[in-house]
Amino acid sequence: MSRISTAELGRYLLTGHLSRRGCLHARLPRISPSAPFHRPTSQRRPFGSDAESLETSTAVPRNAAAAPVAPVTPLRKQLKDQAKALKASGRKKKKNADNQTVPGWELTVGIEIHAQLNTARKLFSPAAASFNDKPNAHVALFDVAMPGSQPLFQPETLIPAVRAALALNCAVQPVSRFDRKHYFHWDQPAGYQITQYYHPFARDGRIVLHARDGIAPEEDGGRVEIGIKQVQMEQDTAKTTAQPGDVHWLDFNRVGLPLIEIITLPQIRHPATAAAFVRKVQMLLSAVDACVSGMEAGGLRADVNVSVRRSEDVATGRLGTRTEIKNLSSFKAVEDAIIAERDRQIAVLEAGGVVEGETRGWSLGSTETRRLRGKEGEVDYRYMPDPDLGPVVIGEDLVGHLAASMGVLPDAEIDELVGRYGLSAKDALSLMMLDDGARIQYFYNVLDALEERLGLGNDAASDQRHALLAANWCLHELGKLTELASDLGMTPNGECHVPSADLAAVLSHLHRREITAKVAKDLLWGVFRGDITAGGVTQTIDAASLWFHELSEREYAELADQVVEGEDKVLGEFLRFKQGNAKAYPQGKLMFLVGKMMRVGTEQRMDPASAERVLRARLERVYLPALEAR
Ligand SMILES: Nc1ncnc2c1ncn2[C@@H]1O[C@H](COP(=O)(O)OP(=O)(O)OP(=O)(O)O)[C@@H](O)[C@H]1O
Ligand SMILES: [Mg+2]
Ligand SMILES: [Mg+2]
Repeated sequence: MSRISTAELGRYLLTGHLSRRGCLHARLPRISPSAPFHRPTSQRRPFGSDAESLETSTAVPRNAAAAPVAPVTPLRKQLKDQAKALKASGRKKKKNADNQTVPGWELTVGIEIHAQLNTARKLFSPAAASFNDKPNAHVALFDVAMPGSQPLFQPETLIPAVRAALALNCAVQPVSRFDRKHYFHWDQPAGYQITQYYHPFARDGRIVLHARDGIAPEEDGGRVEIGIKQVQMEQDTAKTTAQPGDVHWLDFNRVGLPLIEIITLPQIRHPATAAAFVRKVQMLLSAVDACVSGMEAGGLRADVNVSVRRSEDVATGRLGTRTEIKNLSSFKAVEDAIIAERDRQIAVLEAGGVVEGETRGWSLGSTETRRLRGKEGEVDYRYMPDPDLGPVVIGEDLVGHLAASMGVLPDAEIDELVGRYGLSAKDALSLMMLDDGARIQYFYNVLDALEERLGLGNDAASDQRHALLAANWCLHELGKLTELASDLGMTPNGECHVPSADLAAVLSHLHRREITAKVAKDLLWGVFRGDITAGGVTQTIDAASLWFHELSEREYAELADQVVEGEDKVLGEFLRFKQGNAKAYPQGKLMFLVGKMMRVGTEQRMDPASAERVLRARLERVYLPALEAR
């Protein structure tokens, strides 16, 4: 426990006030930037420039300071490695898409999602909510349950909370209250968590999921509605990092951060729909800027409650006993853990056993859930109203203002991307999900810069080709970079190692057919690797003579004539199709001839699409009639 000066404590006890509202500033060993304490930069403004720091010492075990810090493997890499290991082991898992139901049984799932609110301060202290500072730098007296310290509700935390509730179609409650939920763990200094349970600030919401959101299509049809029982505000716990030798490092920067817990009704019937639900909640929270980051960066965690019952028991309306799998940190983990737990419960019941109410765990890559402890109930938690906190009163004016100033919600955005720019719903969704929502912002930045370069006005929507081009590159070509180099360095406002202006420069030349796609890809790599300085795309094309001087139609035709010579057998296949003797157009043979043209001609002056067009026309008009006439 941190030491606090007796003068400070004495002042508090005598006057009832903390003269220094600043934070405890603990001296800890220097942590390398790759240490797990460091979280991604958030958009938050720094708080507390005026806050004075209280110097204290923190008892950190000596061996902890000396212990090497385990390198952190990004979640995406962990998932990839896990898939590779499974492939290498030769074990084939049943595809999730084919494993949504079990004949004779019905699955029920209810989900609790914990999301970190996007605020500058903690829920009950003015300490900064910050993720990228050194550990234990933002800890107020109350956060570590210093005797005599009291909660000071920070009203600004209501802004993202109410926005979230509105995005989830909830009724915001004019009066809500805080309760204490007791349990002992080292990451919670007070021995209880302040939460809302009996009187949450929002109730009775719902989310509509469509087929495009990835619900189990055969079972749930095109649309399913999931009810939200309530949304409550509560405190986060301290962050524990395990070190070798049974040592744990604690970072109290996270303790007391405001969370919302979103609790659904037990209305989800399929594993894929559960994952789609969590994905949609993440998108909604990000769209209204309520949440710090998504699952990948640890800003959102899901607990799934799973039960099964026999199909013949459905009519009784009674649900099976639930077990709860805590702390899932990817959409895939949500789906996989539900499938594993459903199958475990069915096996128990089929063997004549009973399902026990339990809290279970799930680790990445596993195929079964494991028991952690018996499920706590309301009695175990000894819920009681927090006597130090008055009711929270939320005025209609605040709700009205936040409702009126909410941004575009995901469904409307997908419709816009599909309708206005011609993206497929799948690509639109991928763009919106990647990089915790920053990739779509990057796309808009690229599109703005591209339209400016191409001189397109507001009617740019009438021609969608440039937007589709930008979307494809922001999704697929940028995606290829991440396969080879792990990090794009994407910031929340949509900038990365490939500045949007530079990608727009590459794409404007490609759109105008001034460079080939191959040159464009090389340029993208050049910018990414830093070989091309910012703003230097066009000069590089000049300097390296990369401009595209395309062959004329006549030159393409001459090349085509050259490559079909001696290819009568191939031409015969086209003739068979023309005469109705083959079902499918021999596209493979066409591409074979195009490939030959590309090899024979000067690659820098050729566009495969033009080569294909001219070749196809000459087949119709020249080669096939000649073959027929023979
Ligand atoms: N029989 C059931 N089968 C599946 N899900 C259920 C069942 N009964 C309740 N649930 C779901 O379990 C969740 C219960 O969450 P809630 O936060 O109310 O309680 P808790 O899990 O005891 O609390 P906590 O985990 O926060 O300590 C809800 O999402 C609810 O829909
Ligand atoms: Mg709960
Ligand atoms: Mg729970």
